[in-house]
Amino acid sequence: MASFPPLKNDLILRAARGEETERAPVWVMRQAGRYLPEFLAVRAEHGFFEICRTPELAKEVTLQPIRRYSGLLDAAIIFSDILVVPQAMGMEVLMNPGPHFPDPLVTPADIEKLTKEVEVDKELGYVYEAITHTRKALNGEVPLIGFSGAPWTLFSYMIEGGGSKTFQKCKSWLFKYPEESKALLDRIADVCVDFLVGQIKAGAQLVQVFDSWAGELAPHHFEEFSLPSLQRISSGVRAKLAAENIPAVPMTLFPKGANSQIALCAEKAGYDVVSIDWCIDPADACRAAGYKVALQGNLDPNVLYGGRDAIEREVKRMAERFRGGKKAKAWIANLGHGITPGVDPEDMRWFLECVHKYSAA
Ligand SMILES: Cc1c2[nH]c(c1CCC(=O)O)Cc1[nH]c(c(CCC(=O)O)c1C)Cc1[nH]c(c(CCC(=O)O)c1C)Cc1[nH]c(c(C)c1CCC(=O)O)C2
Repeated sequence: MASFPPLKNDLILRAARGEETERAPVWVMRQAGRYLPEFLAVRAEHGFFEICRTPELAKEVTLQPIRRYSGLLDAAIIFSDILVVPQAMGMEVLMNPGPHFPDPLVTPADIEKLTKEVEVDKELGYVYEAITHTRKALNGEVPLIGFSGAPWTLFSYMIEGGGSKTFQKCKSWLFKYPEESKALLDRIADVCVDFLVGQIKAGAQLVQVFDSWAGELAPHHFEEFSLPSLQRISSGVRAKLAAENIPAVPMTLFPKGANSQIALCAEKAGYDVVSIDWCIDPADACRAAGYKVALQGNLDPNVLYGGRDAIEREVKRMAERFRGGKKAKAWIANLGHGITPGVDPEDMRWFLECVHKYSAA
């Protein structure tokens, strides 16, 4: 493994391990992205996946929010996308402007079209390079987060061929072809395991698994189809790291929308942190998680459109709900989903400042 500059801010790592911290560490999902003029300037010159595949550009856009909000953010997240995994498995993915798969999986016979033995380190080596390069450039300011999509969420994109409102195609698979679906979910999970281990070896100090469509499943379907592949990832990553004598890093699960499943995730999924959206009150999430995991979240991203007073009021409330009463084991402040393109970067700054102010223990 490469050697890196010493870390100057380990707040998020301590919180992720469940330690109480002097204030809540804070970062924002999609913090490197389209609300930043400096990102749009890079995007005007380069394609989306071109940025992902060019370590120098990926490093540049990863560092943009860290530079702009110097001293306010407690983590960087590597610029990439969850859909690099289907690409590595042999599928074509375009971004125009949302994700589009020209040749999605229609029936289980199409699984034949996927690469049989994915050479993950070769296919996704560009992400590892970007991580190593970025971690060096971060110079220890804040830890670097790596990530992957969750198998169920990736499965849905691979079958729907893009975003979906109804999830009709991928859900028909679950009900019509449950065994083939589970086999494919396991296959995606195995690629995710190698990919996350590779990112950790390359320098990622925490990893997050995005199950963006977890909330589309009925509770018993989540338990049957998504949870086993999430467990396969957490146990697989830990086992591979242990086998190579590489220290474990904290793992975060974001089961977006699956708010009735927080207890199950805290107890059985095998992650250190569970990230929650805004549709559950933090106090209820803390109760459900039962002190087993740290929690991350959960401001409604649209609050960032409500002006300074609303942002301050909502952050103050969120901090009270995470830290008062039967509080979280530990709390990492974030939005409940990604920041959206129309947010004024100065309102994002105000959000970060309010977290610093109101989350002090
Ligand atoms: C579902 C999902 C995707 N990608 C991702 C998820 C999981 C999180 C979530 O639920 O939002 C994860 C993701 N995508 C991106 C990151 C980079 C790191 C970060 O700043 O958080 C991360 C962590 C960059 C991106 N990924 C994408 C952009 C915008 C594309 C552009 O620059 O034109 C960025 C900055 C494109 C993308 N990528 C995806 C969609 C649906 C879209 C289009 C809609 C959108 O823009 O949000 C798939």
